Amino acid sequence: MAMEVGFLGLGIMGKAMATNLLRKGFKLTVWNRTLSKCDELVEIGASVGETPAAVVKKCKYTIAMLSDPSAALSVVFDTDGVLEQIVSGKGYIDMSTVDVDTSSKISEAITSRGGYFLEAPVSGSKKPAEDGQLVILAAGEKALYEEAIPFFDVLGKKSFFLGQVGNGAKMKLVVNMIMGSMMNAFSEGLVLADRSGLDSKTLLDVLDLGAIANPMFKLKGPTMIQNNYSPAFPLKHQQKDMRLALAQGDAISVSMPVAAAANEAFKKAKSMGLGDLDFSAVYETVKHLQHSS
Ligand SMILES: NC(=O)C1=CN([C@@H]2O[C@H](COP(=O)(O)OP(=O)(O)OC[C@H]3O[C@@H](n4cnc5c(N)ncnc54)[C@H](OP(=O)(O)O)[C@@H]3O)[C@@H](O)[C@H]2O)C=CC1
Ligand SMILES: O=CC(=O)O
Repeated sequence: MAMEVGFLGLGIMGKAMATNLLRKGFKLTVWNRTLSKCDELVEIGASVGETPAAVVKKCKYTIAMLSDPSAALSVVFDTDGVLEQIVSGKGYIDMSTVDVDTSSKISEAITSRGGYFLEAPVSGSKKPAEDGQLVILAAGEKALYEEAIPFFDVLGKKSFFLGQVGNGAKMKLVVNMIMGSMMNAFSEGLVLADRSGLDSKTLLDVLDLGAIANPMFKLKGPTMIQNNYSPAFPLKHQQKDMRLALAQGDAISVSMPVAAAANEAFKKAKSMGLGDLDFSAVYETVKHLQHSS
């Protein structure tokens, strides 16, 4: 009989990941705060749990993919939350991007009730999630990591076990801090080229042939120059990652002036109402700064 797995959070990432698990034959029980988002998964064979607690009660393993620290904490600690049904032998795998403190609080609560905890944030966006090509940055209970490999094999192209709880969160925030800074440098370059009378498409071709070619510029460049910001990675989540990465640096006195400036640009973009668009919409903020100067 196929193993029953729980899945909490069916946003852009969670929906794609849960769909892949279902298609690969796992029996899935899903929950989402906005319950109607479960319907599409039910159509392809999922069951619905009315609450996170109901999902955990039914499943030996439960995976979560939630927006931010407050969502991750709420789903575990609130009434009808994960913690109410965690008992010895159950595993909880949180794949959301959060900070070390959040992950540690969840880990302590789960393990104090005899459960197993693994943090497993991912690198890769909507398309890699749909294609099962994520990079998984796991840390926590090694035994649970090994038991979770069949899930990770479906969801990702590579998984890393990074040791104690917190190391997955830290690695993910380092990666996304670099990504957010790169997106800002890229946006400034696109504006500089345009204002200098250069063709944006030619700039993309030049970049793609040189030493700083990368999949992100290649994927996002063409849509950015068409002002298309259909969300793959929502800007509000990228700003959350910059904020959490800066706090990670703050705690150990690592100075990051480039990341701090990038964070300001993402904050500005949020204040312009762009938070639900793709993070590449920070380009609009860079353009706007030129207009207002
Ligand atoms: N999109 C991407 O490219 C990537 C995202 N990530 C990370 O993955 C996580 C999910 O991202 P993504 O799927 O894009 O985000 P979405 O905004 O599309 O989905 C967020 C999910 O969190 C749920 N949620 C939000 N607040 C709460 C709450 N208080 N209680 C319960 N559930 C809540 C939402 O429920 P509801 O439907 O009810 O709003 C939804 O299911 C984030 O941590 C993000 O940083 C990591 C790699 C790539
Ligand atoms: O967290 C976002 C990503 O693209 O990875």
